[in-house]
This record gives sequence, C-alpha cells and structure tokens, in this order.
Amino acid sequence: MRSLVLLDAPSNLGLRPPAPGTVPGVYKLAGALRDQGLLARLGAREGGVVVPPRYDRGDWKEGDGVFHADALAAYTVTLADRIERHLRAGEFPVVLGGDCSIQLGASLAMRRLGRYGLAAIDGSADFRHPGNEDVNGPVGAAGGEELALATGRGQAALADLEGRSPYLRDEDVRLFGVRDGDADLAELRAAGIRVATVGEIRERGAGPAARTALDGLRPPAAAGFWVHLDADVLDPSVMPAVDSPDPGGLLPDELAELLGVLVNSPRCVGVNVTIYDPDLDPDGRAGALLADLVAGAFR
Ligand SMILES: NC(=[NH2+])NCCC[C@H](N)C(=O)O
Repeated sequence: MRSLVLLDAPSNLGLRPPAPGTVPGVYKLAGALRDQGLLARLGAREGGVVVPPRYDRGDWKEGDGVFHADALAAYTVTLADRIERHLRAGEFPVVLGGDCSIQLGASLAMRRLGRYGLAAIDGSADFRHPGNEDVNGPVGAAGGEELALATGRGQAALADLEGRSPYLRDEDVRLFGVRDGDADLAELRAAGIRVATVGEIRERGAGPAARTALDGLRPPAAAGFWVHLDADVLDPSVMPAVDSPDPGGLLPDELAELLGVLVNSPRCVGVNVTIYDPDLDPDGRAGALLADLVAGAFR
C-alpha cells in the first residue's frame, strides 16, 4: 500500500508578474486544491508547507539571466531536503505548487538518491536555455526553463546545485502534451528526449502512449520516475486559469487516462502539480476540475 503525503510548495518565483505591481497567483494553487478536500480524498498524510521566499525581482532586467536565481536556488535545496526525507521513508509525495520551477526540488532530491526519470505532462517543454534564445527569447522566468535546468542546461547556480548536474538525463525524460508544432520539438528530439504531443497522444490513445513511454524508466536504468503535472497541458476551454493559455491541449478524459497510468506505475515515486492560478478562476470551476483529476488518478 502506498503512503501518500501532501506537501505544499507555493512558490511563484519562476513566473513574470501578471500585471505591473502584482505577483503571480499560482502560490494559491495549494490552498485552492486543499479546499476541494484533496487531503482527505487522497487519503494522504499531512506533509505541511515549504514556505518560499518573497517575490522581489529587485532591479533585475532582461539579459541578467534567470530572475530570483538566489532565492530559487535556496528554495530548491530546502524543497529537495523535504522531498528526499519522504522518499527515503518510502512515502509518496504529492507536491502542490506553485509554478513549474518546483520540479527542480523534486529532481534534485531524486538525484541525491540515484538515477531517476521524469514524466512531464505539460503544454510546453519549459526548455528555454541560453542555447535556444533565438527560438524562445531570453532566459528569465525559471517556470519556462525548469526542464532545461534539470537536464543541465543554463546557469550553474540553478542547473548545478551541489555539483549534481544534470539532475535528470535526457534519455530518462518523457514529455506528454506538448502542442503539435511546438518550436522546441526538433531540439528535444535531437537531444533524445522522448515527446508525445497532443496529436500523437490522441492518435495512439493516452493509455498506450503512457505505457510505451514507461519503457526504460525502470531498473537497471532508472530506479523510478517523478510525474510533473502543469495544468496548462489541458485545453484552455476547460483550464483557462494559467499564465500562458495555449489552444490545442488535452481534454480531461485524456489527461485522466494518462495520469492514471503514470501515477499508478509501481515505479512512480511522486508527483507535483503546478501553474493553476486561482486569481484567473473566479468561479473555481477549473480548480474543481484539477482537484478531481488529481484525486481521481490514484486507484
Ligand atoms: N506555464 C508555464 N510553464 N509558464 C512559465 C513560462 C511561460 C512562458 N511561456 C515563458 O516561457 O516565459
């Protein structure tokens, strides 16, 4: 029997201000999903909150690299300490963000334990790094860069914490739900990162696509894998409450099937949920859907 622990990582340090003088509302994701009864619905133990530093970009300007780099580095180590403790205890962390930069905490924690993979269910690869700025624009927001950083691309202050770069090997990463025609696809595939786009998932079926992708994410290669879920993998018609809504996303039934196969694999060691922003969801409908999908994934 798996023992789930619900842990909040309400950091918004990896996103740009949604409007001048405001901060990203993703830090409220954890509270909103908990208010949907997630702790009880998961039958999870209370894991508490890893409290993030203040959102303050100071005098950062375009060209200065990743903003909040020092705060993100410190937070990643603290979050990794917490996640590592649960993994070592044989518990299964369900980590509520926050923006996608919290994936770095999970990846660093796993790297301390050995070789693990990542199944990222995300509308975009979050693969911006200094080598592809011609395609993706300048680095800055870590929430659009965490896969690049975790695979050892980009500034060492984030990509090489504890001298452990890369936290994830390219060959141990699986991406699901990147939009067809995404500008990063060619580079991802050239790097050996396996991607199932929305169109490919639809063609093959979400279950078969997920099962095939799990090949190779088991011993003797990787010991197991983490699931990173960005709410923006869903189509904006059902999940408009994200910072970068992008049409052509997965529908709830497709995500349910995908998530079900991945999190119920005995090799899955934990999951994080990111990007849903309650400020953009006045009637709470998108949050209720997300809670249903997360709670419903565990059999
Ligand atoms: N949903 C996200 N991952 N948002 C973070 C990044 C958003 C934006 N596309 C960027 O790369 O700057």
